[in-house]
Amino acid sequence: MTTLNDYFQSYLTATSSDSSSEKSAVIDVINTITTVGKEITELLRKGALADIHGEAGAENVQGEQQKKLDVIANDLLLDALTANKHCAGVASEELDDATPANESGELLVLFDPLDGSSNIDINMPTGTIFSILPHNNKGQAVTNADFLQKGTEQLAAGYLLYGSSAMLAFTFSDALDSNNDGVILFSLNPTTGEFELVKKNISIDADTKEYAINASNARHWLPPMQQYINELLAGTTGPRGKNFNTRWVAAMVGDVHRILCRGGIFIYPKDTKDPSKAGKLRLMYEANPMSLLIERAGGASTDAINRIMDYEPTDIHQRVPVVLGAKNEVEQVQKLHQQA
Ligand SMILES: O=P(O)(O)OC[C@H]1O[C@](O)(COP(=O)(O)O)[C@@H](O)[C@@H]1O
Ligand SMILES: [Mg+2]
Ligand SMILES: [Mg+2]
Repeated sequence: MTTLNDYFQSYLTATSSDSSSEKSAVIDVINTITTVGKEITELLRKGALADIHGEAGAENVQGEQQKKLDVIANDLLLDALTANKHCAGVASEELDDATPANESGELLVLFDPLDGSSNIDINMPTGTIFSILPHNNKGQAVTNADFLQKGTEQLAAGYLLYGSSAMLAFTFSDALDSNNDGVILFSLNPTTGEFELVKKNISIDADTKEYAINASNARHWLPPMQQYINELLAGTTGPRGKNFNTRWVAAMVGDVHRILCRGGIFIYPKDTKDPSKAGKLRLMYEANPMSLLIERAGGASTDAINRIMDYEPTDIHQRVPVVLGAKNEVEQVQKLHQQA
């Protein structure tokens, strides 16, 4: 049995001295996030018996009604991370602007404190998604502009999944992954309170028969996306020549976790419902961190045409269409969009 602490110790031992301080800073930040993840797990276990269900009575910067647990999870992460000496500042899906932390900190942390908010009150899977970037203006108080870095600049990213068990998945950037472990999965042992290693080097098959999309929006999708899904629905009678199955957790963290476990494609496409929104999901708190995990596991992540991690962000709350998972399916979506 390898605990998260054991794993981090061996990771640091395998690390050359030139990058060891950056690596130990990243590890320290992940440890802070996982400590908060355990607190959120406890709250969710109490469920209706804790005061975590229902609306908080406020709207966030995204124009969405906040749930009580959105606010609680956000505050827990904010408090813990701003107290971490390596953290120069945080940006959260729930907060209008970046929050400065420690001026000597070398890292920026971005998070979706509670992903899948509509699942909270019905005891279904939720999660916390995080992304860690370098603070390139070290010594200066952070501004929103410091966070506007491409997904390819991420030093590490991951999520906590609060499902029937609590799990942690993360990956370092290629440059920081001295053990070549790729995407790593841990499970929280409820008896010891420790995360224990389940799997390293998670790999996503290039092909799949399983897709995730909220089909209630079908009439608003662009024609190539409608064509793609219609071809999947036609099964053995259509051009794809095989039957596909649908799964939709309504929490991206759950859908991405399923893809890491058994493959598939996840889509939250561009639609014409609200022309002011390019997509539903947030580039900095959802799309970029999940893209790093998916690509490091051998999958692909695009907006239907372009790679997500190549986006030059213009706003910390920017939204993007997302098509990620099994490489050959993502390519098929790209092909249909390029032909249109
Ligand atoms: O309710 P819909 O439209 O199916 O959207 C579900 C999607 O919205 C999200 O819940 C957005 O996340 P938040 O709960 O953090 O706002 C994704 O996790 C999920 O994939
Ligand atoms: Mg979310
Ligand atoms: Mg959220």
